[in-house]
Amino acid sequence: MITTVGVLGAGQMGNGIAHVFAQYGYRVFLYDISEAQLEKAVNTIRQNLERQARKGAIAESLVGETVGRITATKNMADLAGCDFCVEAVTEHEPLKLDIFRKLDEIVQPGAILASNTSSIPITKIASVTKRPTKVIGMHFMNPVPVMKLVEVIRGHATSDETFSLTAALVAGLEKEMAVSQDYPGFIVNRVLIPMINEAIFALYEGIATAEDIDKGMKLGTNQPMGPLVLADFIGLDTVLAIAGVLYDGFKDPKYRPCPLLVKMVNAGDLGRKSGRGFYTY
Ligand SMILES: NC(=O)c1ccc[n+]([C@@H]2O[C@H](COP(=O)([O-])OP(=O)(O)OC[C@H]3O[C@@H](n4cnc5c(N)ncnc54)[C@H](O)[C@@H]3O)[C@@H](O)[C@H]2O)c1
Repeated sequence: MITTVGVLGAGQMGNGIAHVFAQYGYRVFLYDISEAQLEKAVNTIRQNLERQARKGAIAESLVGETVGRITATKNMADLAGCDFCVEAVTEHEPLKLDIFRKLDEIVQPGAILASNTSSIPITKIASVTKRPTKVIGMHFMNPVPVMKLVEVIRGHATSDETFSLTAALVAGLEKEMAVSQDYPGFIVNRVLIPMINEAIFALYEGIATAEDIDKGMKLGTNQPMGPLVLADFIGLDTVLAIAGVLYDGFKDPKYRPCPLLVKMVNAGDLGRKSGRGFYTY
C-alpha cells in the first residue's frame, strides 16, 4: 500500500505535486538542494490551499492538516522509507540520471520511482537503476492542483504491476490518465512544443507582435491562453529543453528550437519564474 510519497525538486511542479499528494492524505517528503526553493514551495502550497479554502473547494481545516503532512528536506536519505517517489527536478538529462542513480541506492527496493519529465526517455532513466520494472513516467500538468490530466508513460521495462499501481494512484488523486509509449515528448509535448516554437518563430520573423500572436491563437482557436503566454508560464528553459529532446530524439529539422528562444534563455529571461519572458511580470 502506498502511504508515503517522496517528491524530488521543489520548483513549480514539485510544489504542486507535493500539494496534491498531501491534500489526498499521503505523507510527503519534499526534497530539493535549495533551501530557498523548499521554503518558497511550502509557502506557495499554503497560499494555494488557503485560496482553495476561500473558494470553498476544500474545508478550512484541511489547510493546516495538508501542510502538516509535508516534510521539506535537503537530505535525500529522508526519502528512504517512501513507497512511491516522483522526481520533478530541472529538465536536464544528466541531472535526472544522477538523481535516479542516487534515489535507487537510497529508497527501499520495493518502491516505485516515477519521473515527471516532460520529454526525457523513461527507458533511459530506468536503465541507470537496478529496478527498471519499477520506473515509470508520471507527467503532471501545470498547475498541478488545477489540471486534470496526468500523462503516464511506460518505459521499455515498466511492469504491469507498476503501471496498475500508478494508474490507481492517478485515479485516487481524482485525475484523468492518458497513456503514452516512451517516445520523445510523449503525447502532450510532442504536439504542444512545436506549436509554441512556431509561435516564437512567428515573433522572430516579425510576422506579428507577441500580443497579436497570442490573441490570434487564443480567440482564433479557442485556447485558454496564447502560446507565448503559455511558454512564459511553463518556463522558457523548460520549453527549450523539451524542444532539444524532440530535435535530438527524432533528428528531424522540423523540431529545431527557434534562435530567439535560445537567446532569451541565454539572457536569463525564463518567463514568469524570472520575472521576464515574452512579457514582464
Ligand atoms: N513547468 C511546466 O509547465 C512543467 C509541466 C510538466 C512537467 N514539467 C517537468 O517538471 C520538471 C520540473 O520542472 P519545473 O517547471 O518545476 O522546474 P523549476 O525550475 O521550477 O524547478 C526545478 C527544481 O529542481 C531543483 N533542483 C535542481 N537540481 C537539483 C538537484 N540536484 N537535486 C534536487 N533538486 C534540484 C531546483 O532547485 C528547483 O527547485 C521538469 O522535468 C519539467 O520538464 C514542467
